[in-house]
Order: sequence, then structure tokens, then C-alpha cells
Amino acid sequence: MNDKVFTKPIKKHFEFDEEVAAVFDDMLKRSVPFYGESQKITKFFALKSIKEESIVYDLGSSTASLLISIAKDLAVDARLIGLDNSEAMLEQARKKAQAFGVSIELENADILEYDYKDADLFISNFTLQFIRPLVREELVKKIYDSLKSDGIFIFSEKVISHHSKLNKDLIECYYDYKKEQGYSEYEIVQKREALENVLVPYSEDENIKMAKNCGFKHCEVIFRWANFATFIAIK
Ligand SMILES: Nc1ncnc2c1ncn2[C@@H]1O[C@H](C[S@+](CC[C@H]([NH3+])C(=O)[O-])CC(=O)[O-])[C@@H](O)[C@H]1O
Ligand SMILES: O=C(O)C(=O)Cc1ccccc1
Repeated sequence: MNDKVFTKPIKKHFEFDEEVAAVFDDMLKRSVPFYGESQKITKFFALKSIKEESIVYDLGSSTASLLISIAKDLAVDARLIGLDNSEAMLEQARKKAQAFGVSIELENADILEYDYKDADLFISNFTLQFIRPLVREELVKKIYDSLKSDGIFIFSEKVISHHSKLNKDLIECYYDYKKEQGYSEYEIVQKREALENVLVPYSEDENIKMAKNCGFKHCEVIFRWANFATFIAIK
């Protein structure tokens, strides 16, 4: 279904509710520049790190697009676990996983509270940005602690620049992209308001510093377009 969520006046902050879940794949494809490419590169590094009996977590797995795509090409027996706290998203994810006949585990859970098992890989694409800054680093530390040695954490985020002119221009560049994707000025403004204080992006540097503060010995960007970036952190 096409994303028309912000064509009408909004009454609330952005939420991952039924209305959003129903149009989510279209929304992400049109709202995240090179979403398909960021998924492809995530999958490339994911497949390299998954071994026989590995545990893999996707935090904020939404409609499970990424785990389904990984499951299709996985040559070993591993547990692919998607966590999300939106039942509406999980319903879409379960329907898709069944349609594709892949075996992935989907759980309704708060990623901040979850009791993680030792894992070889954590993925979190466009989810940390929705975690309150006060507890975001604690979550990354929890991820670090739950990774086996040499384990990796791949995450994608919307980013900001602390150079104010560059930041303004990056936002303008992104809004041009959204217009090209068929979103009207009205939809763009409405969504921006709904996301205020809900989606809180860090800069590229702040994300890397956060990963290093949590113990990761290496963290760098493997893909970036304007204000969207994919990072890899290695334990
Ligand atoms: N505390 C939380 N606990 C569990 N889930 C949460 C929490 N907070 C938010 N979520 C979930 O995190 C997901 C973020 S979307 C990820 C896209 C996906 N990774 C993709 O690549 O397609 C990002 C976006 O829409 O920009 C939603 O499904 C929320 O329900
Ligand atoms: O659409 C936006 O304005 C964004 O910042 C990215 C986004 C994409 C999908 C859900 C929430 C935010």
C-alpha cells in the first residue's frame, strides 16, 4: 500500500501504529535514500559474520525485510531473531515471512529491556535514532556486552552535521529527494513536525564515539548519502 499518512493534518507524534505499519515498506523505500543499497551492504557484511549456530539480532526489525532477505541467502543453520515493540509491525513481518517461506524468529520486545543471548551479529537499521539519547548509549553497551569476541554491530542512522550551513544544506538536499519521491511540501512539513523529539539523530562522529565509548575497538561508515549513513562496529 502507498504511504499517504501525512497527506491529512496530524494530531500526534509519529508512532509505529497500524496505519504506518500497513504502508511501511513503501514509506521506507521513498523516505530513506538508497534504502535498498543500505540493506544490500548490511546483508553482505551480515552473511560474512554468520556462522553455524550463530545468533543474530535485528533490533527494530519492523516488517522484517532485512531478515527475510538474509534468510533467503543463508547457507548455514543460524537463528535470525527480529525484535520490535510494535505489534502492527510484527503482524506485517509474520505475514511476509510466511509468504516467503523463511524461518526467522519474531518477538514483541523492548530492545532496551531484552535479555540477549551471546550473539555473533547485531543489526539495527534506523532504530537507534528513535531511542531516547539518555539511554541510547546504555543500549549500545548492552549490545557490546552481548556480542562474542570479534562480533559485529551494523547500524544505519539518519545523521546531522554540527556545521550549521552544511546541516541546513543536507536537510534541503534530503527534502529535494523526498519531493522527487512524490511527497508534497505539506506531507514533508507534517512528518517533520511529527518526528520532532521522536527521531533524534546524532552526527557521524557522535555515533562513532558512542560505539567506541561502549568498547568497540573499531567503528566506521561503510555507506553514506547526505544525511543517511550505515556504520559497522567491530568488537
Ligand atoms: N524500544 C523499542 N523496542 C523495540 N522496537 C522498537 C523500540 N523503539 C522503536 N522500535 C521499533 O523500531 C522500528 C524503527 S524503523 C526500523 C526499520 C527497519 N529496521 C528496516 O530497516 O526496515 C525505523 C524507521 O521507520 O525509520 C519500528 O518498527 C519500531 O516499532
Ligand atoms: O521521513 C523522514 O522524514 C525521515 O526522517 C526518515 C524516516 C523514515 C521512515 C520513518 C521515520 C523516519
